Amino acid sequence: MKAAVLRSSRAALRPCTCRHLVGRSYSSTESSPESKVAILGAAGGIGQPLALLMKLNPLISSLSLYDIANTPGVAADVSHINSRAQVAGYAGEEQLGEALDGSDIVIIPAGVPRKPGMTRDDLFKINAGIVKSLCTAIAKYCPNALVNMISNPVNSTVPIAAEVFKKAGTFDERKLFGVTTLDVVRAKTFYAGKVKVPVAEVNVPVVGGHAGITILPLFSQAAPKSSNLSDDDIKALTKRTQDGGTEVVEAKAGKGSATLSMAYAGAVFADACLKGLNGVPDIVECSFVQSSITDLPFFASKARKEWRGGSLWIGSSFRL
Ligand SMILES: NC(=O)C1=CN([C@@H]2O[C@H](COP(=O)(O)OP(=O)(O)OC[C@H]3O[C@@H](n4cnc5c(N)ncnc54)[C@H](O)[C@@H]3O)[C@@H](O)[C@H]2O)C=CC1
Ligand SMILES: O=C([O-])CC(=O)C(=O)O
Repeated sequence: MKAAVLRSSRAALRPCTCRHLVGRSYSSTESSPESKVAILGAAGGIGQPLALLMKLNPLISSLSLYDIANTPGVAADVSHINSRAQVAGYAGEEQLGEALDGSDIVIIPAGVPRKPGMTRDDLFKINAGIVKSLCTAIAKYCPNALVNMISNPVNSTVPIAAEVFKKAGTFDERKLFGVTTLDVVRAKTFYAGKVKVPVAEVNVPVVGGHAGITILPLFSQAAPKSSNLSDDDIKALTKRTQDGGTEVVEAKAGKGSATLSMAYAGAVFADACLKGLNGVPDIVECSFVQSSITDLPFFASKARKEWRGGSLWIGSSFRL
């Protein structure tokens, strides 16, 4: 397939030599380091609003939008926004290498979404193959990138990505994340509504996985604490969080699953990764990572992101 590559017309920022903070290059015209973020599946329901939110992130200097089709239009549109990131659109497999080259973070919302009556596992057949081929290209073109996996079923696509990277000899457990931030976003929203506290002050860890009962919000650890939540209230909040994805799938009635809230959650998680890469201390977000906390090889828990001697270090501060 032949497709156009679109770049915003802004002249490329030239990095200067100030590498004092965390060993990353800085642009002479911007105060933040240079960071390239690639979105694979950028023309989709999640990909488009995620591209918009990433374009607004001042930590990003280069935003690479890849999909099998329609990315030139999305890139042209987003590139007109007067924010820092330079935007390039890539469409078709022959442009995947260029889209990925030099990426610091790759976000993957590529694949099919659910329809009413389906479980996330029903997406496995199609999405496993998509994720496998995209991760094979990541191993080749940007083996050091952090990978933020959104494509479902996250409980399976993350282990698939790990196997692809192991086979390629590039696997680093500290750099592969299943994005479970939407579960946290939902838990915070539902808890704030029930307890009647400002949602901006709320924090709720969500551990386990990203499907049905594997999504385990720890309302016992929610902040600010509430003394008047009954066991039944906690059960109802837990169930609503676990069923949040299905609630949206049913409301959309065949037109897909969560896209806008997922784009927001994906942007929050990517921002945490960028801050971790830039040496900001105490960045903690729950995510589905290779883990030794339980007998399961992968488990979502609080993961700390900080720059330590050239790579991101994930320390688990999980407690029950
Ligand atoms: N982790 C989470 O919390 C959530 C995950 N999801 C998952 O995200 C995925 C995407 O959802 P939507 O954006 O709503 O779907 P969508 O169908 O609107 O968009 C998917 C995009 O992926 C593209 N695509 C397909 N094969 C590709 C390939 N080989 N390379 C690059 N791009 C490719 C399609 O062209 C399309 O533009 C689904 O698997 C969905 O289940 C959705 C919501 C929340
Ligand atoms: O439910 C789905 O299929 C999409 C998803 O993962 C979510 O919204 O949490």
